[in-house]
Formats: sequence, structure tokens, C-alpha cells
Amino acid sequence: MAMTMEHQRTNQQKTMRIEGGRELSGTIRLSGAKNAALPMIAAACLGEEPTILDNVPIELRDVQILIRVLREAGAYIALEGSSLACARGDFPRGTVNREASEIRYSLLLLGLAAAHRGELLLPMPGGCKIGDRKYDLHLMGLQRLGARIEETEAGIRVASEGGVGADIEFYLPTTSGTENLMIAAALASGRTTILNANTRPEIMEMAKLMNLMGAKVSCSNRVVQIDGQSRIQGGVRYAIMPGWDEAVTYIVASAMTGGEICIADFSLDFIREDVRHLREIGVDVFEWGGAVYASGKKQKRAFDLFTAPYPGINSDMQPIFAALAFTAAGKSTITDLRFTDRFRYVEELKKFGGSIHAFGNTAIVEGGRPLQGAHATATDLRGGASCVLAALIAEGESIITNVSQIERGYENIAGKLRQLGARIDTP
Ligand SMILES: CC(=O)N[C@H]1[C@@H](OP(=O)(O)OP(=O)(O)OC[C@H]2O[C@@H](n3ccc(=O)[nH]c3=O)[C@H](O)[C@@H]2O)O[C@H](CO)[C@@H](O)[C@@H]1O
Ligand SMILES: C=C(OP(=O)(O)O)C(=O)O
Repeated sequence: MAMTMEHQRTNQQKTMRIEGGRELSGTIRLSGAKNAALPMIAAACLGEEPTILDNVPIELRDVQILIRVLREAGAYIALEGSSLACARGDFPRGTVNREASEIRYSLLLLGLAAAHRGELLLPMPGGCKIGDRKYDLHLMGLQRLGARIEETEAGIRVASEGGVGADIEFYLPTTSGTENLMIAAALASGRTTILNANTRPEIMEMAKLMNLMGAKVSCSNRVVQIDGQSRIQGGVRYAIMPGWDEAVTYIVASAMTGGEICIADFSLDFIREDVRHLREIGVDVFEWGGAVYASGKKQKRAFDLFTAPYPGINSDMQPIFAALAFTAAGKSTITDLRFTDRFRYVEELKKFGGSIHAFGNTAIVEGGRPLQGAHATATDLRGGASCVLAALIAEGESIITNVSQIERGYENIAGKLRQLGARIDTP
């Protein structure tokens, strides 16, 4: 316990110092996507034999926590470089580490325990503090598959003696809810159909992995169908997709400074809507020879943007676009239709002298004015990244605190920005 508190103190103290005003140009390589890695690590634990996941963003705090939590609950996970070997081991056994409360994706242990006909008490999940993060659809779906669920002060208890496939309709396309039920249904008897499921690229990738492992999953627009198997062999190898969220963030970072960037081994496939907006704003983005290029030399235009499930703009990118709006003369609006309170970072961005105000689920930015260096706190992962972006164009030095929030999702962000020419260190 003392160790944990010490650990938390150190994380909160971690800071980043940025000297703004440098043009960011050059080439970078992306890490594996956090939001693909987390569900795929859980899904790989459906298998009897170790499945090797390559390109895992292993330095990310959320990934490390999920690994520790799964291991402690009995899963077999071995690490070699940025590859992970994952199998069921004797999951679920023992208790679930309290660290599970620091991340949202510990929720997937519920589906995994139901799939493996076990019982598990999960401490309340966490994740970014961005408003209501409900999980009623997870619990409803697991119950429809035959699991018993009990919510207590200590957490969520799941127990299953074996699932039975069902037709399940979501009132909105939850990402983690879809993933949780795909995992739970993979070892249930019969067919499960999830209607109004989320079928974003991370989920299509997870379905591909599961099929290679011996599951039977089909995903198309908003419908996921799972034919339960009595056993999932595993024992395959699969690479985590590149972090498209990182790609958009670094394109925006470079564009804000008037730079030009090349993202190696990447395509526009997963970011078409982001690119449509970037082009309208005045950022040139194109794909050539297996890489993506972006130029931020032109003047930026103010814009209106709202978030939506894929193929819309992911809510994760709204704080990134909010920072970009500082470089566009005029009034831009950013509306988050996915989360109820994802504008805590706005108060931090104001510290740079930027004109940004949030009302309900909308932020309004008056761009085109210079920013000054400031002391700001990373309120959450993407909000923290937006402060880094503001600091990159601000005059003078900025200090960002609570950097561990940013490290939950951006692997080696300081190193990657330095490679593009930023003056940034983590004292
Ligand atoms: C690790 C990961 O991949 N996290 C992503 C995932 O989070 P996560 O899976 O948590 O997001 P969801 O899609 O579940 O949540 C979106 C909205 O649906 C609501 N909801 C969700 C579940 C439910 O049972 N009932 C309900 O009402 C939530 O309160 C929220 O307002 O998708 C989000 C939306 O694209 C992204 O911002 C997160 O980065
Ligand atoms: C909100 C995010 O993550 P999580 O769902 O893990 O909190 C994110 O990646 O921006």
C-alpha cells in the first residue's frame, strides 16, 4: 500500500518542460495503438496456447496496468521487447489488483471471466475523467449471455457456468461494451448478435485476431455476430495496428508550428474524417509510397467540429483539434456528443492566454492570437496532450504537470516531439 501511494506521488510529480516557438518537421514512426492493444491483450487471453502480439505500446501506463491486473488474476502473459505472449493460464483465480480502478479497460475482465466460466470481483473501473462513463450495456449484455452480475461497494461481481448466445441491442455503440461482449460470447454456446455495435477499426482488428485464434466473429457496419466455440486454441501471432490517434496528434503538432511531417508506414485508412477536417482547415495531408505526409505551411481557417462514433471524429481527438483552433483566425466550435464532461482541459488552455470557453458540451475558440508559456496540468490524457500542443506554439517556457496522464496513451511523446525539433525535456 505504501509503495502504491509513493508510486502515485511520483507519477503526479512528473513534469514536462517545453520551450515553444520551434517549427516541428521531420519523420516519425508510430507506436502500436493503445486502444487496439488493450482489448486485444484481453482477447488474446481467451486462448489456451500463447498468442503473440507484436508492436504492443508496452511503455504506456494503461497497458502496463492491464498486464499486471490480468497476470494477478491468473492469465499467462510474458513480455519480450514490444511483443507479448498471452494465454488463459489459470484465469480467473485469486483477486483482482486494485490498480484495475485506474483504467477503464479492466472492465474486459468481466467478459473474459464469463467466457472462461469463472467468477471474479472487479474493483470499480476508472480511466480518463471525462464525464459519465457508464457500463450498463456491458452488464446488460453479460446478463443476456447468462452471467450473474452483482454490483456492490467493493466492485462488480461476475459469475458464469457457461454462456448462451443471445441477440443484444445497444442503445448506443459503446466501444468497450462491444469488445467485452465479443470476448464473453466467443466461448458461449450458439450465436450472439450485437446490434448497433461499435465497429471501429480497433474492433475490426480485434475480430481478425479472434478469428485467427479459433473464434468465429463477423463484423460489418454496426453489427457483430459471434458463433460461440467450445474451445479457443490461440497460439497465433498478430501485430497491433499503428496508433492513428498519435498520427493525428503529431500532424496537428507539426501543422500548428507551420511544419511538415512524414509519418512512416502509415496510411489514411483510419483517419479519413480527421483528414477531411484538416484539409478544410488548411492542413495539406496526403499519402504516398506507404507513408503519410502533412504540411502546415498555409494559413489555417476556423472550423466547426463535432464528435461521433466511427467513422465520425473520435471524441479523443476533440482536445487536439481545440489546440489547433488557436492557430486558425476566427471563431471555431468543438462539440463533444460522446462524453458529458470532456472539457476540463479548457481551464488549463486558458493559462496560455488563449481565448477558449466551454459551455455544456461545446467549446468555442477565438484563434489567431499569440500564446504565452504557462504552467498547466494534464487533467486527462488528451487534455494533457492539448496543453503540450499549446506549449509548442507559446512564447517562452511552459511546464506541464501530471504528465503520467499523457503517458497513459502517448508512448515516448517527448522523444518523438524532440525528433521533430521540439525543445522539450522531462526533468
Ligand atoms: C481504451 C479505449 O478504447 N477507450 C476509448 C473507448 O472508451 P469507452 O469504451 O469507455 O467508450 P464508450 O464507447 O463505452 O462510451 C461512449 C459513451 O457511451 C456511454 N455508455 C457507454 C457504455 C455503456 O454501457 N453505456 C453508456 O451509456 C458512455 O457513458 C459514453 O458517454 O471509446 C471512447 C469513445 O470513442 C474513447 O473516447 C476512448 O478512448
Ligand atoms: C479516454 C481515453 O482512454 P480510456 O478509455 O482508456 O480512459 C483515451 O484514449 O483518450
